[in-house]
Amino acid sequence: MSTIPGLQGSLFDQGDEIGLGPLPGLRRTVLGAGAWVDHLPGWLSGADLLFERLAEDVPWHAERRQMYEREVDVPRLLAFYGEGEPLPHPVLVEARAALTRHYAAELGEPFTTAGLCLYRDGRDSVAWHGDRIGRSATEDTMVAILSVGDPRDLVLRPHGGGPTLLRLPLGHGDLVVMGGSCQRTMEHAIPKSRRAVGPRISIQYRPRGVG
Ligand SMILES: O=C(O)CCC(=O)C(=O)O
Ligand SMILES: [Fe+2]
Repeated sequence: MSTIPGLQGSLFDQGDEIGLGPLPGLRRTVLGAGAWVDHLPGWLSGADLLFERLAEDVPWHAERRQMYEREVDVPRLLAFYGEGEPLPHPVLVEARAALTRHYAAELGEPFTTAGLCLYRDGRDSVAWHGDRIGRSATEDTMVAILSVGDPRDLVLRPHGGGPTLLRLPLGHGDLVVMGGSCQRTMEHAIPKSRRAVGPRISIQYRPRGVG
């Protein structure tokens, strides 16, 4: 079982072999305005084991940001791997290659960078935003997210506010891909949770120049 305090092994993921399943099981939800989300629960097996490896091996750092007059901690830990930088586990290289292959025709370019986030507990979160740095501010693109650890909800709503259009619990090897105009016309967030939740790591793959 897990050596990370707080991480509960999933009933569905007792395997200790880290590996990827086939991608054709992805299901697409069209949100409107050219935005869509693909979802494949349990793409990665051995997800609990990968969580432990990444929790220990990745050089996690806290970030600070300016909020009005104060500097505050960003409520999650981060690590970023730019194009060409070695990733912290071979299955992350495999996942990037599989995603690049699967979306080649639709995306027209490879996934290159990997941003990693560690949500230590339900108090860690990310507020409503679009990944709008660089080309994603003006062009359709994709952001693919592989999740390990305890599930946390990813929520999506129209840019600028409005009803929640989609809520997906993501953890234990689940894959989600936000595509089309999603980063411009929609916003996403990982809300804080008042339930007792263990830690989650998300791995976000993006093409070059998309932030
Ligand atoms: O943790 C997640 O799945 C989402 C993270 C995210 O939206 C971001 O880092 O831009
Ligand atoms: Fe994001």
